[in-house]
Order: sequence, then C-alpha cells, then structure tokens
Amino acid sequence: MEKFKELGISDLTIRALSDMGFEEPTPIQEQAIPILLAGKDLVGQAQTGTGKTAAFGIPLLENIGKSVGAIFGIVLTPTRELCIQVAEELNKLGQFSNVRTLPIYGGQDIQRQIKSLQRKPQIIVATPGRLMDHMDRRTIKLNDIKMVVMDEGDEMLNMGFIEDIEKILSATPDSRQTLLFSATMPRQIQNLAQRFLKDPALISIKSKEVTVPLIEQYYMEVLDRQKFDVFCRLLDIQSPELSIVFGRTKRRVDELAEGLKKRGYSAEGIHGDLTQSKRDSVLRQFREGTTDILVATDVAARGLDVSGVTHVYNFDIPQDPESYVHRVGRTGRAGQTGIAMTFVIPRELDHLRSIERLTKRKIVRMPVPTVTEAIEGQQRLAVEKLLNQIEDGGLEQYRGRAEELLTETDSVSLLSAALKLLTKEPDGTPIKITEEAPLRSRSYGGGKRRPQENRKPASAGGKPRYKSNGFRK
Ligand SMILES: Nc1ncnc2c1ncn2[C@@H]1O[C@H](COP(=O)(O)OP(=O)(O)OP(=O)(O)O)[C@@H](O)[C@H]1O
Ligand SMILES: [Mg+2]
Repeated sequence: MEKFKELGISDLTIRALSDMGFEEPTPIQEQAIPILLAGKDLVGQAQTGTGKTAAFGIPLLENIGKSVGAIFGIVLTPTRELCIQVAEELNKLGQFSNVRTLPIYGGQDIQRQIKSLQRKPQIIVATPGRLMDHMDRRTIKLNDIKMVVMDEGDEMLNMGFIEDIEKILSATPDSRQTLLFSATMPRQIQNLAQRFLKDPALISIKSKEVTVPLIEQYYMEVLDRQKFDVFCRLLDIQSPELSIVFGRTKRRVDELAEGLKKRGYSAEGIHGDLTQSKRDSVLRQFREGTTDILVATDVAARGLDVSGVTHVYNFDIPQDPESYVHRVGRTGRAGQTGIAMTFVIPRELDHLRSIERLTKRKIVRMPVPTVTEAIEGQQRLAVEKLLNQIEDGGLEQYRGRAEELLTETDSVSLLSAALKLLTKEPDGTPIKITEEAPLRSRSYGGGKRRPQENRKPASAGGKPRYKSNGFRK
C-alpha cells in the first residue's frame, strides 16, 4: 500500500483499495493519478486489463473533496455493460468515503433512474444516448460538472458517438477537467481530442507493446464454411475454462450460439438486438461461470473485465485493427496469461497484416487441427478426470465390483470402456452457419460501425457498413 500512499491518496480510498486486493499501483495508475490530482486534463493510453478504471476512478473520488450537492463527475462509456461494470468499480472504490456512483444506461426503466438521481449521486457513469435523454428531460443537469471521463475515449470520439459527445460536453462548464482513456489511441483521434481537452498531458504506450505480452496470439487460415467444425475441434483440444468468441454480425452470433448449444457446449450469445434483461442475464451467467462460452459481437469487445477468461476466439477477423486489440484484451488481464486465436479466410490475410502493423507483433500461424487431434484432446481430459478421481478418493464402494469385473474381462477393455464413457466424442450434428462476405480490403481500417448500443441499429442484421470517416489511415 506504500506506493499508493505516496501518490497522495486519502486513507479512506486506501482502505477501499486494500479491501479490493490492490497492493500496489499499476504503471498507468502510478503515472496518471498525480497528474489528475493536480487537476490537469489527460489522454491516457495503456494496455487492456492494466487498471485504467481505477486510474481515473481514484482521482474522481479524491477530487470530490468536500463538494456536495450537484453531480461532480461523469464517466461516459460506449456500452451498457461497461457502464454497469465501471459504476460497480467506482462504488467499491468509494465504499468508505461515502461517494455514490450511479449507472445511467439505455434499456433500463427511466423512471427508476430518475428516482435514483433524486438521491443525489456524486458520480454518474452513462452511455451517451440515455444521458442525453435525461438532459432533454432536465432530470440531469451538467452545469456544475467538474470532471468528465471518456472511457474507451477513441471509440467515444469516433463516428458513431462524436455528435452526442459534442452535445454533452457543450452542456458542461468550460472549466471542467477532461480525461480520455483507452488501450488504443489512433493519432487522428488524439488530434481531434485537442478540441475538447485543454493542454492535456499525454501518457502513451510504445506501439511495440500495444497488446499485452502475456497473450499468446495465433491465427488459422480456414474457409468460411469450415470455421464452425474447426472451431468445435479447437474447443475440444484446448478445453478453455471461460472463453469469448467474437462474430462479425448479430446473425452470426445467434447462429453460432445456437449451433454450439446443439453440439453440447455451454454457450450463450450477446449483442445489441437483445433485450437489456437478456443481455444482463447472459453476462451474469458468464461471470458466474454457469456459461463457459460467451458468443459476442463487438458489443463485448471493449472494457469488459471477466476474470477466468483463458481464451479469445475471433471467429471472424475484426473490422479494424483497434478492435482486434480490444477483443484479445478480454483475456490476459491483471497479470494473467491468455490465448487468442483468429480465423482468417484467405482473402482477408491483408487484414491480418494490418493488425500486425498496428501491434508490431507477429501473429503465429497454427495449422488446422484434425478430428483425431480433437478426439485426443477430449481423451486427455477423460484421463485427467479419472486420475483426479483417484486422488479425490471415495472409491471404497466401487472396489468390490471392480475386482469382480476384472475376473471376467481384461483390464484394458474395461478401462477403454470407462474412458469412452467419460470422453466427449466429436458431435457431428449438422449445423448451418450462413456464410459471411469477406471484409473488403479497401475498407479495412476506414470502415466504422455505428454503435449498436444506444440507438436502434440502422440495419437489423448488423451487417458491416463501409464508410470512410477520414479519421484513420
Ligand atoms: N493496482 C491493482 N492491483 C491489482 N489489480 C488491479 C489493480 N488495478 C486494477 N486491477 C484489476 O485489474 C483488472 C483490469 O482492470 P481494468 O478493467 O480497469 O483494466 P483496463 O485497463 O480498463 O482494461 P480495458 O482496456 O480492457 O478496459 C480489474 O479486475 C481490476 O480490478
Ligand atoms: Mg477499461
């Protein structure tokens, strides 16, 4: 805790940090906190899973000091799930200093939010669409705001959000302190940020370290129609504890989740067309480990922090290189290791190279696994189960029967039968996954989807759109 104390953090917050199991600050926290306590604007870029939330959360709490009454600070997030998660972390950080944080997001009953707002939270975490709803209804006033944080700042200043952000910021006082945080910060966005930030300090990561070194990164060249079977084989070989698989469209996510369930895997899908209560329950089950595989659109790419995610699969290569960085960053968080695997169809190999250019890191090619390897993988798992059972004991009741059986049948046949029963053999249930058109080369890095979170999407199928926004390349 010494290092946290040296940063000038109050005892009540230190107590919360210790309660949360944080022993010393991460590099971004160590660098950003003093700058933010001094009241400066900041653009803070640091790798996924390295504690950016507390890097802005601690100064938010500390800067509140004795100010009472009006809302002190707002944090803007691109998705509802991230809004909820960030609010939870801020509430933990503020548990002893009596600072209350309220999440405000679309899809939740607005009357309930209005009631909660009357209880005067000091900090609000919001998705832009719903925040503007409250501004229009005059149920939230921003004219006394002292701090504004844009989490996933490059996304917030990108095409889908920029107009909303301009509207929100213009309702806050010019004297506010403004912060931008993300794991990716394209130069064009940094330049754009100058419009909203005053002489900001800049913390950035070397491009060689954009992705976390603890994440092993692989790709596999497959045809679109082979992807599903190959993916099932991979799951059988790697047996991930918790994994996230990203698909390009909502239809893709629906079909994948259904297909996986039909083949006996524990999977659920999440995307922007589901009701909020469905989105909430899917994510809750995944966090609890009731669901092993979360199938998602980019709605889950940014910011989500679920411990125990060992593997990230890109069933489809992402729309832009930044999205890749965020997606694979759902594993390898807070010092854990992780594995990322990206499926690439031959016509999309260029896109893989663009990703490697951004991350300055080679993504290692892995051969397509065979059915035999998948069976071996599952057999290994069955053997492990057997051996673990021997360690766990409690076999007394079975010994008599076992000895009896051994007088009738040879031991190898018996053990083989037991292993067969314990092994999940490849399930050939035919699954139809609609083919996706490959990404077009020219659009790569220039195309930008509209956010699916706050507004009704323009195309319900969630097809990628190819627009050039002039920010990139
Ligand atoms: N100082 C710390 N010591 C230990 N754990 C920490 C510390 N700071 C943050 N963490 C934990 O690390 C995890 C990742 O933190 P966080 O979600 O803030 O990362 P992030 O940098 O915002 O990542 P992303 O770019 O994906 O949004 C969280 O579970 C958080 O509780
Ligand atoms: Mg974050």
